[in-house]
Amino acid sequence: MFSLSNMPSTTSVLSAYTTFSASTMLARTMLNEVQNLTNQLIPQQLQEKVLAKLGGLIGYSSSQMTLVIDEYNGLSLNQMFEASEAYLRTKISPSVVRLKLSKAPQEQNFSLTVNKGEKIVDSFDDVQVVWQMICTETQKTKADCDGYFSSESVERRSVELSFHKKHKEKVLSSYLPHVLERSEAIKDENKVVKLHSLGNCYGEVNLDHPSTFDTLAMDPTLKQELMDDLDRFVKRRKFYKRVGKVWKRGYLLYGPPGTGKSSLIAAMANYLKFDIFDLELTSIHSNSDLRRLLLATTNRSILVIEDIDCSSDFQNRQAGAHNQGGNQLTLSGLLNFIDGLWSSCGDERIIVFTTNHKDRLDPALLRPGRMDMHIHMSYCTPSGFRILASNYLGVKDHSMFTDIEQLITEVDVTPAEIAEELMKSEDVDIALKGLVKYLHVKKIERGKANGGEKEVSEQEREPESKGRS
Ligand SMILES: Nc1ncnc2c1ncn2[C@@H]1O[C@H](COP(=O)(O)OP(=O)(O)OP(=O)(O)O)[C@@H](O)[C@H]1O
Ligand SMILES: [Mg+2]
Repeated sequence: MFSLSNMPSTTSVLSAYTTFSASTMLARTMLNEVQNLTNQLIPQQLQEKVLAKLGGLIGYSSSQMTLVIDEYNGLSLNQMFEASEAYLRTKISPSVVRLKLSKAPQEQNFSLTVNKGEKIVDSFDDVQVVWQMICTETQKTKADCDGYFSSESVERRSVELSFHKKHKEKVLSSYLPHVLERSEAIKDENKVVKLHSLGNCYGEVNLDHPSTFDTLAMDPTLKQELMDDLDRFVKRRKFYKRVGKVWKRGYLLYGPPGTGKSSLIAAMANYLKFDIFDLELTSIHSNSDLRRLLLATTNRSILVIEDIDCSSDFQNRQAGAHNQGGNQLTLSGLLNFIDGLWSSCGDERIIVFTTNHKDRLDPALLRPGRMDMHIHMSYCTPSGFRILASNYLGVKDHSMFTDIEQLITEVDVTPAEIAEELMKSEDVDIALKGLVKYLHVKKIERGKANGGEKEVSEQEREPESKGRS
């Protein structure tokens, strides 16, 4: 059994002695005494030798070993230190009495870390380990420009991991990789998804968009298909490497305004904990602009290009191209460019295009293999309405639902319109009555429009996607 005695020692050899079993209590007390004395009288290196020798004399030879994980490895951050710190945050037990609390301005929650000197016991399979946070202050002398010397104290942080020597292999090959893996997952769980705009004014804000797959009204089968696709994508690092494909996935979202295309992007980002980079095409004037902006994007992110059909800009630019030395941008140029850049430095990238008019898109974008999934976001369905009613009003069923669902199948109404009606009152009856009224008005208007439309020939009518999701 490990004991959490609070010996003041900070050296690895000494901390090994803290993990005695109950039968070695006496030996520990003796060593404590010796340690106190040596602390006062003897330099540190000598202390370790004396204590090791004494440990051997009284029948205890150190069976423990300690790994020291410093915060910095030279000038670079030690990944294992960061990982250990994150991992230990989840292992804080009631026996830990001092915690460090902090909060970054952009974060919503406090962050608690183990304070220096605190120990944490953890077990993995049959191995028990003890972690300890170590913090030492050293004085560093520096000279200012006038040649005066001053000293400043520098804090060095590290964590020490102690365990029985016989578990060394297991700790190195299984436990520490487990710590790394867990810390990555923890980082993801706590990650604040960011929205970056890539355009004239480059900026970053927290994506406070509450949209998730749960709150999104869309065809349940399509929703599940998309979630499975995303899951498969993030799990397939090795697969993409093996077949030599760039690890990226493209989605084209199309449908009328207010059907949830932007909400779906937010839901995807919240689901994967990927940042969003919103590329404003109108602000890109050359390949070099594009290159500069794309280089600012990071891995594990979603690059979004909204309203791609409105980039008639592309065509205009091609037609009236004042020659910029072949530097002008076209859609297929943009796509090839993104592919090229990502194949050299991109991992886990998602690209999403949105449009209200799929039929107006450049064929380069619709070519098979270009976008992996075409997702139709369309008018609200009865099942979509139920999701919205549950979100906005907290009701799963109501006597008015039958009427509403019937009306929804008769008129084209977007989830955005329904959401707006449902938000008008917190009183469920009033909100639903309002919605019924709204749908009736829409139905009458549609009837009138259809009557008048008889004179309009088929060719003249604008093609519109009427599919429902
Ligand atoms: N499918 C949906 N599920 C839940 N809420 C939705 C859905 N569609 C729209 N909404 C609501 O309507 C608002 C506007 O929707 P959103 O911006 O996602 O539509 P859009 O398809 O991107 O429209 P546009 O084509 O104009 O960009 C959202 O903030 C959300 O509140
Ligand atoms: Mg949108």
